[in-house]
Amino acid sequence: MAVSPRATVAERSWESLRPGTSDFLSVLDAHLGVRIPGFLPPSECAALARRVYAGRPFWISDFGGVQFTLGRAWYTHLEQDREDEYFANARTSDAVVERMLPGLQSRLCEAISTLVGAPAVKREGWCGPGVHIFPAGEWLSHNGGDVHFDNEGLSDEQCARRSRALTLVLMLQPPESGGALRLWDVTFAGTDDVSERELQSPRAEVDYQVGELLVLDSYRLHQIQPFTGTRDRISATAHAAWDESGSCWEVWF
Ligand SMILES: O=C(O)CCC(=O)C(=O)O
Ligand SMILES: [Fe+2]
Repeated sequence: MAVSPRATVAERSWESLRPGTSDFLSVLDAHLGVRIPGFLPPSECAALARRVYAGRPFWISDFGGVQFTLGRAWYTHLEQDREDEYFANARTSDAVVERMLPGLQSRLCEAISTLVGAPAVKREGWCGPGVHIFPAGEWLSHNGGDVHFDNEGLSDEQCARRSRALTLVLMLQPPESGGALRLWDVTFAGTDDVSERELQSPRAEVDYQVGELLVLDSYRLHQIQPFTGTRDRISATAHAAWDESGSCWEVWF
């Protein structure tokens, strides 16, 4: 299959993305995503992963134990009709993440702010950035994740206007083998349904290294690939969207 020139993933060092030194969003628009290897050193990721396990009593189980989070993720609550629980526990969610992983939420907000060159704040009343745990040897490791867009936290109006929205994934503990994120040269066009033809579109896979930060346009079609080995896949995630009325970026999980 011919691969379109756009079906590539950019790679940048964090140092090259300091405020004012690059037009990050233009780079993102010319690629399927932007990889930032070495955003965190492996030793720090290992320490964070240990803290994630120490926080196991606080993990939220989703889809019958297929996946877990530290902090509450909006899309899992939405898909399980647990929206009330999400908002009722937003403060607790942030307190748990802050207690187990001090400073991580702020760090991700600051990363977003650096990349977009504008203020980035936690969305009022929502749960701030958190962590996904995809267990080794369980359903998702065999089957991979859903093919999806990250538009769940965007209003219909934001979607219709294609208001800017980003997803950040920070890989704290990659699995032993596999578990890449597949990115397609397909973006949200008003429906969550994905056609066979779209699935045949050019794509690329990001085989995360430990400590790597990946940024993708939230409207981009993506899917976690199956993985093998005994190591759980642990990644921190932040969603962010431009809030026109507040002239800032809002961040949530
Ligand atoms: O962990 C990843 O690579 C991406 C996860 C994802 O697609 C999501 O949380 O929406
Ligand atoms: Fe996603």
